[in-house]
Amino acid sequence: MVTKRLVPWLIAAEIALCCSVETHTMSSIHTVFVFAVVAAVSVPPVHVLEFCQSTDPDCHSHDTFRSRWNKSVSNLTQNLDRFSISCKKLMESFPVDEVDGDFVRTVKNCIFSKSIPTPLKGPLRLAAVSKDVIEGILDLDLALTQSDDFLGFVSGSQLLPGSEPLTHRYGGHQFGYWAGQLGDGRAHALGQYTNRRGEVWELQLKGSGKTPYSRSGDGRAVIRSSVREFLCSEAMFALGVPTSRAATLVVSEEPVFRDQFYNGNMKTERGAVVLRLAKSWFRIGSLEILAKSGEVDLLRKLLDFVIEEHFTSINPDDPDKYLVFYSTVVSETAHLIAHWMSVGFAHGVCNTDNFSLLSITIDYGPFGFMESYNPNFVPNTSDDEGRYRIGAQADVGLFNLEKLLLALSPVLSGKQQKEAYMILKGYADIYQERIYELFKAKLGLQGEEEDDGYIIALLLKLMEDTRSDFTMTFRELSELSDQQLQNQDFTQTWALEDLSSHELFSDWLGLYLQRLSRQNESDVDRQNRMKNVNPRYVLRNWMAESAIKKTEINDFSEVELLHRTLSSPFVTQDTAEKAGYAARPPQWARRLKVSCSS
Ligand SMILES: Nc1ncnc2c1ncn2[C@@H]1O[C@H](COP(=O)(O)OP(=O)(O)OP(=O)(O)O)[C@@H](O)[C@H]1O
Repeated sequence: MVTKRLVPWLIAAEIALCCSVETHTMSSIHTVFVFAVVAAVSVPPVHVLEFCQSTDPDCHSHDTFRSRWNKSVSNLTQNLDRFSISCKKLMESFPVDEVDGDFVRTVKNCIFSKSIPTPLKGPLRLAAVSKDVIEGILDLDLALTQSDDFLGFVSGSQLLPGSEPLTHRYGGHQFGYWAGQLGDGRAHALGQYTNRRGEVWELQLKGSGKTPYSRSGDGRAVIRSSVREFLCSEAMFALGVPTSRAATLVVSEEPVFRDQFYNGNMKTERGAVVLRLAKSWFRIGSLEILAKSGEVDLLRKLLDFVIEEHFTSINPDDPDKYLVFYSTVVSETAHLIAHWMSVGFAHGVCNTDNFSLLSITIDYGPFGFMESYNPNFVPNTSDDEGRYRIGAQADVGLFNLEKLLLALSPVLSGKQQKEAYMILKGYADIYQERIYELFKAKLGLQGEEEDDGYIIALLLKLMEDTRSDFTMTFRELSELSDQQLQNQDFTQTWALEDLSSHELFSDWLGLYLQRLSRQNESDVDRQNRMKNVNPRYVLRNWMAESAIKKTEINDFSEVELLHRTLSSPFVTQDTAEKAGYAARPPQWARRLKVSCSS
């Protein structure tokens, strides 16, 4: 039997390794070695949601449902001429830098600069499309994506009538230091779209050419990073993690040079462009640059806009509205990072310019899903010091929120600043509470028992010692019945096979099974609940790499398979099994490296 004397040791070890807390304000995060998934049930097509609410009596009739379904599908826009997006609201709300040309410059007193995408060299190919985004968010008929007009639109070579693209000026703290003006150096906002549900989405191209913010960059994105951004945005959505979305991926023949070598020679890569969407692309860095430059009126204007458009429960006349806004961002950011941890997602570059004010995941660069459980997992080979290692993400969130507080300071009174600081101090508790909930759900633990934290902590300790796979350990625990677990027959479950090699495994299993036996539910119910929060498939680097290799020779089949698989990550799929997506990663996967270069 595992002695409880181990508890302080385990907790201390996990504090040190997984969630080491570097600052005073975080000293209360301790049992946080918790990783888990939000109960993201894969979302059915929007038409079903809209037309078959459970309260709708008509939907009990098959014919009525079918006719409504057909009508809803035919309501999708079939002609791009009727698809209307516009940057008008953004342009009317803020001063816009109208200086002609994309020469690199320091911009002052503006939130946006006008800039036109530079078409990529053709032939252009539509490598991937998210049906969910095209139909469910943009109300477009999927058939439309086959047209040349559509390809022109999503690649940036053809602007829709009236479209006046914008690029956003922002700054940011990168790897702990203020980096000054950054901005959209390779992204263009094409416009906002209000869909039939009344949601406003901002469409942005990434990789669409130079802008006033390109600094020394070429304004391009390579196939490699674009495939990863497309796949991961959609995969995170399906996992239930707040994220920007990706509509399309277009690949070109335009040569793009990065620091990538193949057989000792510099490899020429090809440019690609992703059409991505978010309700807003404003970041912590959007406010920071205004505060740093003393542009307080504009800071207030941007804050008021963000609050009015995206934080609608905040009363715009409330004298404490900025404080309430800050409090919301603090708790939503804590929740977001807890979500990341629960699926083993390491963002890779948690700079303040990559932290959204809406607390959604943005900028899919050198991210990684942790395979062997390791709190020191660093997905980005350019991050020598492991600043953004997975176990430090909660700390980094705190650092970034501290920078947000500093950016808000010019519009807060002295009393409000003190209150904001108290709110920031509460971040650790919010994070801890959320992550504890998520990990309890991952283990199927209902109610509250004294040992729950210990059961989670000990499991993670065993996983760390045996380097067992994070995703599959939880998934396999979900898929086996109590009896199968009891028998410890792990020949078909490779992660549990690894885990069970630990000398304390049987003790842990005993505790866990006893805990489950006190729950008043069937084994099947427990398994189903767990399967809904523990994905069978995540975007492992080797899977992305394999799809990238094929995409580079214009074979898009694997991107399509991965996209389909990851759209239902909680459901076992034959094709995915055949592709080995839930199997032990291949040997060559160990050599894979992902850097900032993209
Ligand atoms: N190839 C490039 N050309 C021009 N600017 C670039 C290029 N790559 C990155 N940048 C700029 O460098 C900064 C940091 O890059 P980072 O990789 O974090 O952002 P990104 O991936 O380009 O954009 P986003 O955060 O919008 O996804 C940003 O201002 C970005 O626009």
